[in-house]
Amino acid sequence: MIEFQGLAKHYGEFPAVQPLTLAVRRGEVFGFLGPNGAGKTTTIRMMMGILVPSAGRVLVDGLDCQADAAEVKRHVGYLPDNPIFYDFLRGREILQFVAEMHGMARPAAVERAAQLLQEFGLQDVSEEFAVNYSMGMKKKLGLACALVHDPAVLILDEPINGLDPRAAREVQDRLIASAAAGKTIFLSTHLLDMAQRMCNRVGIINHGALVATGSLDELRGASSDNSTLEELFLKFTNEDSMAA
Ligand SMILES: Nc1ncnc2c1ncn2[C@@H]1O[C@H](COP(=O)(O)OP(=O)(O)OP(=O)(O)O)[C@@H](O)[C@H]1O
Repeated sequence: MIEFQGLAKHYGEFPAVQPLTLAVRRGEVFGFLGPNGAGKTTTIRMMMGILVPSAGRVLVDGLDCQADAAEVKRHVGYLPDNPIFYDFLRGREILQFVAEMHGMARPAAVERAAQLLQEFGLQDVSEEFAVNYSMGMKKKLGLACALVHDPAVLILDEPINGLDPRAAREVQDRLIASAAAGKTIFLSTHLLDMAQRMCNRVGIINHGALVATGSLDELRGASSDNSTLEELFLKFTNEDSMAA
């Protein structure tokens, strides 16, 4: 469960995220959508305690993402928009390192790393330096790192971007299955087909403000049309983007 309570961020006078109030339920895949520069990454960085909010707060499982940042990390798996790895560690070593950072003993960490390498199809490159991985491989390794400690909540910044179609579908299926098993997933993306397929609800943010929230049917509103998420996104972000 994630609760945003008037969460806001200003860079100087610039309102990057305007007071955001929203609840994401357990077992839900929630898509956080918005044009470039809308405030998605800023919001996610506040959720991870990387940025200090200008106002409000965000809670994960009742824990304040600022005040209880260390404890929050036990509950959360995080995939940054551009995962960066130590250039002197191999893929397998990175996973083991992250597992041990989460308190696993060495044998359990070795086993968990092997399991995730297999699951993400990275066994053949497990002994390569991760810094040399392709973008898609880095994304898969980053996802594996996010999942290492089997967290209750996943916060994923562009989890599918850069993956080939088969890998993209496999990751989507895995995330859908995780949510069905009770995990809460909050993801940002520009891939609206993917969001339409896998998200129970979405929130659309534009110029830092949440302009729409709901399921696809709720966003379609009273009109009984069959608008796609892409069409709704363009509608909800139209005026402002024209003015920008
Ligand atoms: N450190 C910073 N200082 C000043 N402005 C910033 C800073 N970081 C982000 N911004 C601005 O805040 C706004 C929101 O940026 P953010 O990265 O959150 O957008 P985003 O929705 O993740 O965009 P994208 O889809 O392009 O990744 C943008 O206008 C950006 O230029």
